Amino acid sequence: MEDPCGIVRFRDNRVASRKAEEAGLRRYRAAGWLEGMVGPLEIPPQPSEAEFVSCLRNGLVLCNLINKIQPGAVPRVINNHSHRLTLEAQPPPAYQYFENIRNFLVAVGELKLPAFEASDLERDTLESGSTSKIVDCILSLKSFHEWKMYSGGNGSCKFPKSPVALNSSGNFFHTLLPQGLSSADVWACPLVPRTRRQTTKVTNIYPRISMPLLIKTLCERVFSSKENIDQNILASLLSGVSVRFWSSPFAEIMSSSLQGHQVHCSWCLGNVDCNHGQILEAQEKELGGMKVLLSKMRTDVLSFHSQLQSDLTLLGSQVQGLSVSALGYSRAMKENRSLYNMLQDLKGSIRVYCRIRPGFDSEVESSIEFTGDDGSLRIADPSKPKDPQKIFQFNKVFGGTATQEEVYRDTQPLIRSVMDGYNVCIFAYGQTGSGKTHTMFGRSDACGADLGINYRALNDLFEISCSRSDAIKYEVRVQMVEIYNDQVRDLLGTIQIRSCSGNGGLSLPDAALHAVKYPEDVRRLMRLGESNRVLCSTAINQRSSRSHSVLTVHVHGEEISGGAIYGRLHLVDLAGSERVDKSEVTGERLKEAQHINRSLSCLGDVMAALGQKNSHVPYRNCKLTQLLQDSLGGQAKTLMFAHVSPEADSYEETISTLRFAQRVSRVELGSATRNRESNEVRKLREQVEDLKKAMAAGRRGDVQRSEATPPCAGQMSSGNRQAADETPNLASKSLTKQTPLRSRRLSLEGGLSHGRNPLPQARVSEVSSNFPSRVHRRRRVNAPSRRSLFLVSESNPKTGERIQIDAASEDARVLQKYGGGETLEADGGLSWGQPRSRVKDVGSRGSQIRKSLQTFGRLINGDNRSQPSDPGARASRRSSLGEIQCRRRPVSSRRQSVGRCLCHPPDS
Ligand SMILES: Nc1ncnc2c1ncn2[C@@H]1O[C@H](COP(=O)(O)OP(=O)(O)OP(=O)(O)O)[C@@H](O)[C@H]1O
Repeated sequence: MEDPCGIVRFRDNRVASRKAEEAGLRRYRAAGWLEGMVGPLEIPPQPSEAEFVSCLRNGLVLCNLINKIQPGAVPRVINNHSHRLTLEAQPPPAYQYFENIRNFLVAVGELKLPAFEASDLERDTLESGSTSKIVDCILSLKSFHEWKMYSGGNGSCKFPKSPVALNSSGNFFHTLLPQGLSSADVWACPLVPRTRRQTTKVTNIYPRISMPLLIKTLCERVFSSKENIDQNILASLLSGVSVRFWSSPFAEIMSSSLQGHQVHCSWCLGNVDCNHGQILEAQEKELGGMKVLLSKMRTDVLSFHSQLQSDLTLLGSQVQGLSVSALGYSRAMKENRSLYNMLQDLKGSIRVYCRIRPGFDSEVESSIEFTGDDGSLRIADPSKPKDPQKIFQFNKVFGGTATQEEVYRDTQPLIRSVMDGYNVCIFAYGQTGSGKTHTMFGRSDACGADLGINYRALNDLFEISCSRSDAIKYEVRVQMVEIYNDQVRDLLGTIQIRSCSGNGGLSLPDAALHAVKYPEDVRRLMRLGESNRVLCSTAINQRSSRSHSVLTVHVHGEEISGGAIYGRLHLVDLAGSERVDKSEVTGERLKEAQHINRSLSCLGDVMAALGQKNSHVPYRNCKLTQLLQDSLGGQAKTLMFAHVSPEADSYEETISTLRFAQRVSRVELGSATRNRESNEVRKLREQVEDLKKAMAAGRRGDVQRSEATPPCAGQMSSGNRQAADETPNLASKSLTKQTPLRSRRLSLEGGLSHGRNPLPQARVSEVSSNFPSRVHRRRRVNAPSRRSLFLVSESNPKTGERIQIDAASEDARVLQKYGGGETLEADGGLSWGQPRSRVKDVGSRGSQIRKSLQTFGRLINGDNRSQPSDPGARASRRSSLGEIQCRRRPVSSRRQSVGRCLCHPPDS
């Protein structure tokens, strides 16, 4: 809806502002001209009404002005005050300016120019628009001055006049007055009569001119005036004079006078030919249209707004739904990943992380196309753009921007499991210069953010040890060796070390094992190890490692509850594979490179055999694989870092590393076992020890009774040893022959009668789990709980039985009897193929035998699970088991000597 009141108000405001604007322009013009005539007035170039009046108030300026235009017009100018008055100055005494003003007005009157009233200059009566008469007066003086100057006072002078002045004062008509009429008459007779008396007076004053003529003359004068800046004077008159007046004959005269004169545009103040009126009209029309459009648009915007609101609400609910789904998805992904990891752990898969070294030269093209968060990696050979891209999938891929911290974060859980009793092996593999040492050790001057996995891992181990100190007391020991040219060297000791190959891999009994209590100890040792490592500069790497370094951390924890934990961490920084044509090595370096490449190829063979689940895994082909055997052979958690260089010219090496890594990721080692001995197992072990002691004590008594006790393995003479060596042959023969049971009782610690020739004593001598041949290993895998042991007659080591104990069912049976040609009685004791229940019937010593067999079975079972693979721990276990020490047969005799037993004194 349009607001008519608003439009009217707008129009009124516009007219008022136009008027104020016009009055202002006239005032500025008058002030400018005054300054030019009488000198500076110290008012701004565009003075306000108050400022303008203030400088005229004492009449001095005006008197000086009129005297300049018409010399002698005001004969006596009172000049007590400076005419430079400002608005702030005190007004001069009234009598002074009154006289000046009065004289000025008289002089103006004599010149027949429009005048004003003295009161117009008074401050108190100063109102907006009241200066227009003063301005008119000054501008008419200006016109008069110019007229005098340019025409020498001849002809008629045209004075500018403001509409207000025209409307309210009759002074302008002085120029029109017939001869004989004074200005006083004019003053007394306004043009527009307001009262009846005034009308009469006008008629009286203008007896000789008719009103129509007067008005016509007035119109002519007004329109022909070039001085009047407001040439729209009539339009102003039309808006200022009452309707009643214009309906009079005056209006007719006016309109007839206006014929032939164009009403000037009130917008551009005088452009006769302008089309502002039409433009205004058109614009108003347009404005009307726009208003309609605006209201339509407003409606549209409102409907759009409400539509938008509802859309936003809908979108919000959809986004919320999406975010819930996304949350669920990420949770599912997390679960999937953890399940996948669990599956990997159960399968014992080797985890493979790939790390890409940042490029050294940004201008060199990279072969890495894409690395995904899900462990995918896409590479391409930039020199062969047509070749298809190759995609690999690993557990994780770290791009060139990955920090040491990020890399360690994904490794940390594995490190932590060492403290829970797992064996862990982390090794870095890759081409020379691809960043293996950087990952494992960090920079050579590493500190803080640059520290590699080795330092961070040990720091973490100490932290965990501190946080669990209430429940477990940990002991951490560190060993660091390198394999240089297929020789093992101790990096923390000075002596040359000996390595012993065994079934479980390579043992290094001489390598220095340092107990560490604080991270600083570790740092010191590692720095020492690093400094002892063989490094050299090649064309590819300034500090190329020429050896495989193996840092081993042994963690032993004693639980408050009595249990024990053993964990071992191998941190291996392999030397990098290198193409000797690229590394440009010769002489000693070439030999090193050949050794490195050979050992890495052996590692590849081992991985291939493990991947294919071959029965034979070629660990023994080099020292590196021997050393890693117990990590790769099962029961350990293994992680490989495959390092690649991004440069296009390393593409071939990158491909080969990634293919190797892919093969490794498919290797399943079987689930890792925890090396924890519970309190119960400990107690059982102690029981066995007590039993052994009791047996030893009994044996000593027998020794005292009989000097004929045969020497055991440790004490055997060469003749006896020879005899003992023959035993396995007998044993193997009897195994194959399956000797039938004969009536014979086996005496254990003298408790059982041995038929006619009771055996004074029998004791446990060998655990067959040490059989090294493949056949037996397989058997062990299939039936891990079954162990056999030999009961050997103390008096004659060539006689005895081999009894199999099934630890799970606690079943015991005689597998084999050898020597002496006697068999056990079926009804009284252990007999061939009899279940363990029969053991109960072996008489007064039966329960003791049964107990010892049970204990032994459990022990063996537990012992197998937690058997430490390092030589030191194995030795301690051996000594604690005393008489059940396992003896290995010479390698040459292994195949034929399956099941042989050796006897030895219990306290050896
Ligand atoms: N992720 C990385 N960020 C920054 N620099 C790295 C990174 N990886 C490797 N480097 C730098 O690259 C260079 C070679 O790295 P490094 O010596 O670790 O390689 P390498 O695989 O151990 O080589 P080699 O097998 O010859 O010993 C070093 O100067 C190392 O600082």
